Amino acid sequence: MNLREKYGIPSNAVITIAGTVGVGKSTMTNALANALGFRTSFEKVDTNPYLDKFYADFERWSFHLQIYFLAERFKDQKKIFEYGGGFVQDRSIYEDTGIFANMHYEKGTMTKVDYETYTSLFEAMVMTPYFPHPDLLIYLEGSLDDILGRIQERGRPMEQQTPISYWEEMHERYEKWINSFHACPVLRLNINDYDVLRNSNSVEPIIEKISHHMKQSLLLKK
Ligand SMILES: Nc1ncnc2c1ncn2[C@@H]1O[C@H](COP(=O)(O)OP(=O)(O)O)[C@@H](O)[C@H]1O
Ligand SMILES: Nc1ncnc2c1ncn2[C@H]1C[C@H](O)[C@@H](COP(=O)(O)O)O1
Repeated sequence: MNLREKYGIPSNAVITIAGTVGVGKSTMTNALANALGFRTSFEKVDTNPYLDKFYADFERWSFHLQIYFLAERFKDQKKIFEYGGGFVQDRSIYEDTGIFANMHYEKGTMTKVDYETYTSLFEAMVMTPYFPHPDLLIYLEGSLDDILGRIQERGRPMEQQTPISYWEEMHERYEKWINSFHACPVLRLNINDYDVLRNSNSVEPIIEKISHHMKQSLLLKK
């Protein structure tokens, strides 16, 4: 019996991993998908045609990048739907608007008209009864220092050249955002409480929590 069966997690479940840049979403996505026998859906950073340009000039490229991400995530969503679930997804579609677009608009690096065009497109596509929300959003949280250390360790030049104040602002916004997020059930995990990179035994307790959380959410729905 595999861990998914042991903990009664439905084979068609969709779990999305949220959290700030560098917190460990991709690592967690791989670990959970392996343990559950699920497919993965990753953000493609290397093939993103706007990301480098965006980090070099936020004002010029923020709208283009948001539209690109929205299209990519929507295609991923369609793929998940077509497979009938059984996925772990690296970053939720909700963070694009709730964190990134909103932050760039409020900091003045996305114009009001671009922000309004983007959010109306997002709402028409995502915030409708036709859009399947994930069964669970796992929110990864940790201290700013630990996260900055991970960004350094990973070593993407565009992120390393970005001022620390950008990551600090994002870290604060994430905390506020998750406290008012209600689009689907949330499980919060602190990065100091597990180490799926070096200790494979730390995956099972997370799966136990996922199972418990999903069962509770189903009971609340009834
Ligand atoms: N549990 C962990 N302990 C230590 N380092 C980790 C852990 N999880 C991830 N990392 C490291 O942190 C960096 C960012 O992780 P990643 O999964 O790419 O984050 P994200 O997808 O959230 O941007 C990588 O270098 C990764 O190896
Ligand atoms: N919606 C977004 N707007 C701006 N930048 C974004 C968005 N989504 C992801 N990003 C950036 C942040 C990172 O540099 C890379 C990948 O994110 P990660 O959290 O490392 O998976 O893309």
